Amino acid sequence: MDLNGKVALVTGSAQGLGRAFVEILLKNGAKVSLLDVNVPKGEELKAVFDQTYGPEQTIFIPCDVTSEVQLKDAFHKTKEKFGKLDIVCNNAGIANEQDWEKTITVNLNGVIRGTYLAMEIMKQQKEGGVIVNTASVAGLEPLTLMPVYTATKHGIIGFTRAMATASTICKSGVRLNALCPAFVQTNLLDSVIDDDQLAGVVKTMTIDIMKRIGPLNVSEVAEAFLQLVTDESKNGAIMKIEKQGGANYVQFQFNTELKTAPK
Ligand SMILES: NC(=O)C1=CN([C@@H]2O[C@H](COP(=O)(O)OP(=O)(O)OC[C@H]3O[C@@H](n4cnc5c(N)ncnc54)[C@H](O)[C@@H]3O)[C@@H](O)[C@H]2O)C=CC1
Ligand SMILES: CCCCC/C=C\C=C\C(=O)C/C=C\C/C=C\CCCC(=O)O
Repeated sequence: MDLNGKVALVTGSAQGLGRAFVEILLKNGAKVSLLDVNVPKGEELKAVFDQTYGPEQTIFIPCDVTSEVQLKDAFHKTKEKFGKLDIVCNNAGIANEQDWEKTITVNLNGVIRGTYLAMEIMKQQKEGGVIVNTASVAGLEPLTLMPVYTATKHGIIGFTRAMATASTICKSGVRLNALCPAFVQTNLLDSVIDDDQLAGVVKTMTIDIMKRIGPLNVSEVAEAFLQLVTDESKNGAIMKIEKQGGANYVQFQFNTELKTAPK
């Protein structure tokens, strides 16, 4: 898929991975709608991108993904502004085991609602679209320190795979994938390390693992994200990104048999 002239929307895009995804899309010629709950950071970033790419290439929309009204409104504003919607990355996420219900609402409900809104718009377009949901290696194996975060990321992978299969069967023209990075150097990672409420042997062991593996840079994950967006042959694929092994598609032991449309 050539990204020149394509229209993308990225949630949680004011910093970290979301910001890196926006930048790689802009570099490849796409127009991007930036959604984030952090309004000062989002506006600041929009101003930075205006300098490099021009003010018409981006729009910043203040949006909390846990609000049905705000998310719906942001999707429709994006379509209104740019005329279509080709790429959606449901990326906003938090790691807060104390406020675990909020973690579920942001990480899982936000991704599910964003996927449904994207599907609704994209399936009406002749050229379809692509949805990339940000999961984590914690969606493939437990991150013992953060069981609720782990649950949300497992949920994203199951949801994305089921939706991808349904999309093939219904010939909606929409591809769905999930991205599973290991530890990445962002504020989210630092906030967990600095969280005094999380302490003890499990945290110490997790920090040791992280130091041994070494955290990824956001640019390494953005390159993998770009591969997933542009490769039109991989509907339903789940991509794992590790510091040592790079980006690889996950092979699942059990594959659903419902893959193709009935004859
Ligand atoms: N940093 C890491 O080690 C890894 C992160 N991830 C995932 O990557 C995604 C991005 O995380 P990072 O860039 O690391 O974190 P980050 O904290 O640097 O950035 C997250 C962004 O999401 C925004 N956000 C938070 N709640 C929101 C809400 N309710 N509505 C809209 N925006 C909201 C924040 O304001 C922030 O701009 C998350 O889904 C995270 O779970 C996945 C694997 C590893
Ligand atoms: C306290 C140091 C680590 C803090 C981690 C914070 C955020 C991590 C977010 C992720 O999405 C991490 C992704 C992958 C790690 C997954 C599994 C590693 C296995 C560790 C274990 O055995 O518990």
